[in-house]
Amino acid sequence: MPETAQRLDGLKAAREIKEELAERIQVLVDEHGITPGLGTVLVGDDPASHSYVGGKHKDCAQVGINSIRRDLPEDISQEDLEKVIDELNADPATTGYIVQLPLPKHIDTNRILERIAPEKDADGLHPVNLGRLVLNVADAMSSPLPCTPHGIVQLLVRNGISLNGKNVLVVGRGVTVGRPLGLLLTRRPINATVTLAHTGTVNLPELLREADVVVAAAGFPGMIKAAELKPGAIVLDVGVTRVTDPETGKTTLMGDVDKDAAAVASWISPNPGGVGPMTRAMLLSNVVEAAERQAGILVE
Ligand SMILES: Nc1nc(=O)c2c([nH]1)NC[C@@H]1CN(c3ccc(C(=O)N[C@@H](CCC(=O)O)C(=O)O)cc3)C=[N+]21
Repeated sequence: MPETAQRLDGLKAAREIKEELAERIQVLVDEHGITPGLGTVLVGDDPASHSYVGGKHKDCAQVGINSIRRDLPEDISQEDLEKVIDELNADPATTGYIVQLPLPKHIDTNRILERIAPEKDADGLHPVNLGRLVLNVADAMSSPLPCTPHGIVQLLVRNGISLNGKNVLVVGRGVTVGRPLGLLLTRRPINATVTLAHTGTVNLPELLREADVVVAAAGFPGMIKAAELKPGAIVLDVGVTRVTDPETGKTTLMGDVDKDAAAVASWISPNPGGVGPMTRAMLLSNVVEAAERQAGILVE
C-alpha cells in the first residue's frame, strides 16, 4: 500500500529540542557555574536496558550534561539499592536521575521510586510529581512531567497539530505512558477528549473507528491494524517490542501499529524514530529544568 501519511519525525524534533537545551546549558554553566548532571541506575544486564541507558548517556554528551552512571549487579539487595538512591539524592553533581525499569522481581519498585528526591526525579514518575499532574499544578516552576507523554505532546506541537476538541484514544494504561498521558492531554489548553483503553476493553474496534488520534502504548506488536483506523487519523506508535527471528536470530524493534497504517493515517510516528527519541529529549529537558530551578532561573 502507498504511504500517504506525513511522518511525525521524532529524530528531527528531538534534534531541535537538544539544540535549544544546549543553549540553556551554556547559560547555566557560564552565568551560574552549574553543569547539569544526569544519573542512571541500571540493575542487572538486560541488553535492551543497557542499550537504552547507553543512548541516554550519548544524548548527555551531545548537549553538555554530565553523566553519572551506576551499573549494579542483578542480585543487589533492596537495602543496598536504597543506599545508592540515598547517595544520588545527596550528590550535588547529580541534578536529576532515573532508575531504569524494569527492576528485578525481588526489588520493591514502588519503594525505590518513592525514595528518589522528587526534585531530582528526571522521569517525572515520583508520586509527588504525578500527584501535581493530577492536581493540575505541574509546571516548569514546580515539577517535571513524565517523559513519554510530554514527548508526545511536543512531537505534535512541533508539527503544528492541535488536539483541541479531538477524540484521542490511548491504548494502554501503563504508569509511564497511558495513565499520565490521559491527565496531560485533558489539561487546558490541550483540551483533548481522552478515552483510555486497556486489556479489559470490549469495544476497541468501535473506539478506533471514532478516534481522531490513536496513541498505541500497549506493547503488543502490530495489534492496531490499518483497516481499523478512521481514515485521516493521527497515529502515535509508542509500543516497542524486541522480536527475534527464529531462523536468522536477528532482533528487530516492532511497534504496536501495523506498517500499513501509513496508507490510512494523515500523520504517523515511525517506530523507531518517533516517540522514543522524544522520550529521551524530554529526559534531558527535565534535567536542565531541574538545574534551572536550582539556579533560581525558573521562579514565579
Ligand atoms: N526509568 C525509566 N525511564 C524510562 O523512560 C524508561 C525505562 N525506565 N525503561 C524502559 C522504557 C523504554 N524507554 C525508551 C526510551 C527511548 C527509546 C528510543 O529512543 N528508541 C529508539 C530506538 C532505540 C534502539 O534502537 O534501541 C527509537 O524509537 O527510535 C526506546 C525506549 C524508556 N523507558
